[in-house]
Amino acid sequence: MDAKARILPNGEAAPAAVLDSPTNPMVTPLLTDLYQYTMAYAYWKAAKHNDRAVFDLYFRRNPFGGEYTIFAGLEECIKFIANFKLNEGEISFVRQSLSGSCEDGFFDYLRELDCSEVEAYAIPEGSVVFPKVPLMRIEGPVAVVQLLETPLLNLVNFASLVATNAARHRFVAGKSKMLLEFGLRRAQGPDGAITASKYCYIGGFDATSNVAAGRLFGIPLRGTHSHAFVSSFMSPDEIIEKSLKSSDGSTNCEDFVSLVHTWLNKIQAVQWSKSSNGMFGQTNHSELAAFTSYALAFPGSFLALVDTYDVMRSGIPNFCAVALALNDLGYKAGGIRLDSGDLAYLSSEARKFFQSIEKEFRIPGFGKTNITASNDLNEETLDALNKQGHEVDAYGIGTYLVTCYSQAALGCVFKLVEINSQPRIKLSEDVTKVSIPCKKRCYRLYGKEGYPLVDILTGENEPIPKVGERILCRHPFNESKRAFVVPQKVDDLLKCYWPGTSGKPRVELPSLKETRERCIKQLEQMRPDHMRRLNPTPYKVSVSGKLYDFIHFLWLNEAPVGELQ
Ligand SMILES: Nc1ncnc2c1ncn2[C@@H]1O[C@H](COP(=O)(O)OP(=O)(O)OP(=O)(O)O)[C@@H](O)[C@H]1O
Ligand SMILES: O=P(O)(O)OC[C@H]1O[C@H](OP(=O)(O)OP(=O)(O)O)[C@H](O)[C@@H]1O
Ligand SMILES: O=C(O)c1cccnc1
Ligand SMILES: [Mg+2]
Repeated sequence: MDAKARILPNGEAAPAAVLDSPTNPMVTPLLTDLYQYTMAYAYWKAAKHNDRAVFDLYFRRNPFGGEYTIFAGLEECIKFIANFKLNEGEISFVRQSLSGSCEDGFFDYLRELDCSEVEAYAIPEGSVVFPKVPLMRIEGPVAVVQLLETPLLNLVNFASLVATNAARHRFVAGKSKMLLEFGLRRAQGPDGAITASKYCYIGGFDATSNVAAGRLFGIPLRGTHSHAFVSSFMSPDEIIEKSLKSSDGSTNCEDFVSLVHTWLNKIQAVQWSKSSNGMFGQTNHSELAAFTSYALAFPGSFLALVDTYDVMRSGIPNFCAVALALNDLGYKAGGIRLDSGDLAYLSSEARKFFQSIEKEFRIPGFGKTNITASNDLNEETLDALNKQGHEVDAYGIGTYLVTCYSQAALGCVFKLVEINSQPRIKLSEDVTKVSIPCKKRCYRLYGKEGYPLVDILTGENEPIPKVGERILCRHPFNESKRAFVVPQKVDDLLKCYWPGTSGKPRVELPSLKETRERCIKQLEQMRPDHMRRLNPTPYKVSVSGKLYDFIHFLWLNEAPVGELQ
């Protein structure tokens, strides 16, 4: 998307930012919680606003009962950071929204504020990630980093949740199936829909029906037609323009409607002679008119929704009549869509029908005609279809996918882990909610078989784990859980995407396609028992011995000692 020119406090357009703005123009410095601005003022009033803070963005539990998550939303976060600047209107709204006693100097400070002193480190977007490991580490003046908390969480939470949901659907569907995202009409508003389209693609979907997402992100667009199109036709007489040129342009069929009828008669004659139950009688002629019209409009990609009247008695023979007529003119039909009924049974019956047509009329490949299924599909229905056996080639999935029906939110948090080089910890009665202090480094260690074995967090200045060298990996909170690992490969997970004034090189944002490829490749590399749907094995996330000792030292230091009476 083109960068939207932002207006600076002096009324001038901001200089061309290094990166485009976030996709959604609502993503501005005001897209944050009020308390971020009240804290920013209080930091400023206490002359603490430039204290150097380090925050970790992470989640505590994998979604959907699984043991993995896909990290997504990073590109939008970095674009937000790169373009972070309040304009005069935004400053005056913040002024109105804070109590009247705020000093003018604070608003002068806001006027100058940007992310030039912020550093952002992150795991590459599209990576497989695990609880407690920082997906992003944001360093910088505490007041500005605090203002970033809510928008960064907003940009990562749903993006990662829906990318994970898409990856899970892909896992059940299998590699060879085409997955189409059809969720726009049922998504949570325009941003929910566009966001879902983008991140379902990263999570392994092949295409979307969402035209705006196709334009914004270059995601392949696919679609069929609806029941309304089929039922809008009353009779073949409605078709005025009946001629169709052959695919190579060499001949012209003057009456394609008659050609379709001829084929329907042939199909009916053959099927009638074979069927003992009289199943292949008359098909619905208004449906045939709809299919014929659609084929005249799109002869090269004719698709038919076959369940408006009766799939086996009408939709399939009508489709075949049109497809065979198209075949005469050198066109290959795109396939059918089933949108109701028993999808396992109907897809298998449709396949048999296509195969019998291939045999009967000697049309090579007709038996392989594409079958798309839709209608309230989700992980469970895909799994059920696999168990029953089916002949579906492509799935169109909407509601359950884009609304993340089985889990509403991922629950990423943004916690202070260090200020002015002093490590900080957040305690909780619930040990899973205790934060891991310190500016950390994060590594993924791979085992002999090439699978990732464990992620390990260490202090910033600890030596980097080395290939072939034994390292102790400890559970951060459970003393007895520990293991030695001799890594065969070590990945340093956090990369510098926004260097601030550090002088470090900035890692370029990859294209959407590259991010999708990373996601697919990383999922394939996982050990299968972490990926299975039922009782998957948890992936281990650990800390170094040194970090373990420090966490527990700080914990004891910060936790008040109670008195029993
Ligand atoms: N073979 C199958 N095994 C398991 N679930 C299936 C199978 N076939 C279809 N389903 C699912 O069963 C549900 C059927 O939906 P529903 O009860 O609304 O009927 P329908 O087929 O849509 O009927 P209608 O013609 O009224 O629209 C959908 O969620 C669909 O994905
Ligand atoms: O079922 P989903 O996974 O959400 O996928 C998208 C659905 O949207 C369309 O239905 P439509 O809006 O025409 O409504 P209906 O099929 O429920 O009648 C389409 O035919 C799919 O059934
Ligand atoms: O193109 C389709 O078939 C489609 C698109 C959106 C929703 N349902 C179906
Ligand atoms: Mg439906």
